[in-house]
Amino acid sequence: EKVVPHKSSDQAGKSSACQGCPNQNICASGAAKAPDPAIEEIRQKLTSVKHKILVLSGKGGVGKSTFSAHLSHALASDDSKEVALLDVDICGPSIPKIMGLEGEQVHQSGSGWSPVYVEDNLAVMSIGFLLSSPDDAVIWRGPKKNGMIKQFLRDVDWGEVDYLIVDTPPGTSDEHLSIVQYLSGAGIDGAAIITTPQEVSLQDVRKEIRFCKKVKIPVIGVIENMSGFVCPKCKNTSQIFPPTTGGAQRMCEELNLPLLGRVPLDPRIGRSCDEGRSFLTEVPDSPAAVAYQNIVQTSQRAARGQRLLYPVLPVSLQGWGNWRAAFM
Ligand SMILES: Nc1ncnc2c1ncn2[C@@H]1O[C@H](COP(=O)(O)OP(=O)(O)OP(=O)(O)O)[C@@H](O)[C@H]1O
Ligand code: SF4
Repeated sequence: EKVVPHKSSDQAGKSSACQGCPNQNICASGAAKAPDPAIEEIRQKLTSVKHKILVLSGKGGVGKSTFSAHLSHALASDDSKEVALLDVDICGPSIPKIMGLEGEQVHQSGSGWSPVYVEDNLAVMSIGFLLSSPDDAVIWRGPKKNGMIKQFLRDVDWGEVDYLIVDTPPGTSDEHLSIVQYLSGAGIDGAAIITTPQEVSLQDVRKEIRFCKKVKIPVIGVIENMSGFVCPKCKNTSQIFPPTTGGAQRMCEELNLPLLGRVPLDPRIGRSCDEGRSFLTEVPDSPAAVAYQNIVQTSQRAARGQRLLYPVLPVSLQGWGNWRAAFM
């Protein structure tokens, strides 16, 4: 495994903090600083991918995979766009089920792996395709997970793609650092961050935003999921997580980030996902489906430089600029 010197180059392997460390000679020689050749290989491989967008969340279970899947479906509803969805949630890959691809397997293609296609213009790759059963547990340490992420980024033959959506595990783990490191040559357009209205989720989102700042990934906006419940009978909205209503909005105002939209709770979303069907085509008129579509359409309008008709929040030009750049 690669040695990462924790001292400046002229001190590495020589300072008193290094005493007893078996890597001292490697660090002092500077060999540890040589960049991983995979970064350049990935850059070359992904020159055919126009936009790379990470979907992040501070907490698990807030709807990140559901959003990634529906963002992909919504983008692919435009036949002229090629969309790729990469699931790097190595320990809990839920994308195969949500996309109706359970039991599918990847095949070797000329120079790597070919993804699994949901539609002609929507390709998916997940570690779930490499497991013999969906119930198999992946219990891997960091280096093995990193190796798999490297392979996913370097070896999948996506072809010409407009959007690569990367569904990540919750929090800021080894996987995130690997993605950021390996995509440092290819570039990441930005990150969309999913939260629920609850304070516990918002707290973790703040950490996620700090992580993005630290590793210099533009935050393209925040999506508040499970934001109220629209009664299918009376159509009234009730807040499930009071008294934190408006928490995501306040946080976005404070941090000057776009709140891209709010998706209400709808039990039919869970059902559609469990059955591997797109909720957007199953119940297109529901408030949740409309909210998903608005998030995508708003960003596409912004990308085309048109006036935003339904911005959820007034934010700085820089904030919308990040979202716009990710979708142009
Ligand atoms: N707006 C919503 N209304 C109703 N159910 C939802 C909504 N969004 C997500 N869900 C359901 O919540 C559960 C968790 O969603 P999902 O798997 O997308 O979360 P996640 O953030 O990706 O979790 P993890 O990262 O831990 O895998 C799923 O059962 C999903 O169907
Ligand atoms: S020699 Fe060991 S302790 Fe010193 S910088 Fe390198 S890894 Fe760290």
